[in-house]
Amino acid sequence: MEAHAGANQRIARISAHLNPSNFKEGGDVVLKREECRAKGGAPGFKVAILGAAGGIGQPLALLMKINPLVSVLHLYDVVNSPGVTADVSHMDTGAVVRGFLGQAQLESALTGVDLVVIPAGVPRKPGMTRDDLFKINAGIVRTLCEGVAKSCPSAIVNLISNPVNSTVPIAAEVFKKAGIYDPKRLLGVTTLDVVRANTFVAEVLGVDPREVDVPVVGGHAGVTILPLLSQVKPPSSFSAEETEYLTNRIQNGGTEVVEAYAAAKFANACLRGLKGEAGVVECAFVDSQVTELPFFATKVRLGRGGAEEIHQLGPLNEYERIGLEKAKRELAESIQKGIDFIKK
Ligand SMILES: NC(=O)C1=CN([C@@H]2O[C@H](COP(=O)(O)OP(=O)(O)OC[C@H]3O[C@@H](n4cnc5c(N)ncnc54)[C@H](O)[C@@H]3O)[C@@H](O)[C@H]2O)C=CC1
Ligand SMILES: O=C([O-])CC(=O)C(=O)O
Repeated sequence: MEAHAGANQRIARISAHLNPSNFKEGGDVVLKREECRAKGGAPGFKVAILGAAGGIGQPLALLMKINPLVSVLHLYDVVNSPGVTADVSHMDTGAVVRGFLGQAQLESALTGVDLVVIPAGVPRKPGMTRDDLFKINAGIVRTLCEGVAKSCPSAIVNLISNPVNSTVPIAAEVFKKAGIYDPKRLLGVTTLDVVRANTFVAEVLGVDPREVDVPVVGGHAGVTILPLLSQVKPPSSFSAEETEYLTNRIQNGGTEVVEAYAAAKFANACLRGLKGEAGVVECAFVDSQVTELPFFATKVRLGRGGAEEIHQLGPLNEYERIGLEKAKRELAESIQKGIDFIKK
């Protein structure tokens, strides 16, 4: 009898967790027993994805569910998160998945979280620039970051929502206002530029992209995306035509295709840093003193505190120096726009 009662309770608890109607009540449906440990027993990090039902959010949720460093995965969105949660939760990997729907559940979605990944907001339609998304996404990012400041102020934040060049400064201002700003813990995700650069350069060189490392600096929009082809590993030289082709293709890759793989790769690097692994280096758009601008993307070393060391630019060739000046002009405006959005 007792064994039956226990089993019934367990079933009731799991059904409650997955029943979409429970998402609407504003209450957190939490499996307490699984609070700290994954079902597989491995201790790991608690990760939240905000915007988890979207084009980036869904595959990202899947990729984080198979990441062995994740023990609890919170999926938050303003629509459709119950279905996405049910779907992802059936995967036979260690992380426990919980879904959260709507503003009333934002606080529960964020409480105790180590890493918050934010792909929430509207994406570009053909013909739009990333800056065209500012009007809608600025407000979304502000609200979500206010939630982070309240519920998990010491979490690492990976900001994906565009325009990254402005949404990172927005997040920084929200965190400053709340008195919790730690520049090391706020990272704009530019990994996709590096992933594309590695792939396109490998195509030109005729090598495996996994052997290629292209630093991409500046920001994450058009001319602010500056691949440093002079610093490619393995050391390679490119003709003027190849340089022009590669730079343009990397800068405009977002009009071809967008992918969650890069977001998952960067989130994984942050978790490896949090765990204390040495030598984790990725490009990211961060609070920076590498140039006169307050934010800039370069390689950063990720550690327990977030972006623990920001790499310098290294030697640039003439083509890259001209590109850098162009990038800085546009970047300065986008950063200021983000700051003004909160300050004015
Ligand atoms: N940094 C990068 O490398 C990349 C950035 N992006 C950006 O990521 C964002 C999302 O792109 P997609 O997933 O393709 O768009 P999508 O429209 O497919 O998904 C966005 C999701 O955000 C949700 N959302 C909207 N308002 C929200 C709020 N207040 N709170 C929580 N969730 C909310 C929507 O319900 C939707 O599920 C866009 O701004 C896009 O430009 C996309 C790809 C790469
Ligand atoms: O280009 C876009 O709209 C999405 C994005 O940031 C990218 O794919 O790099």
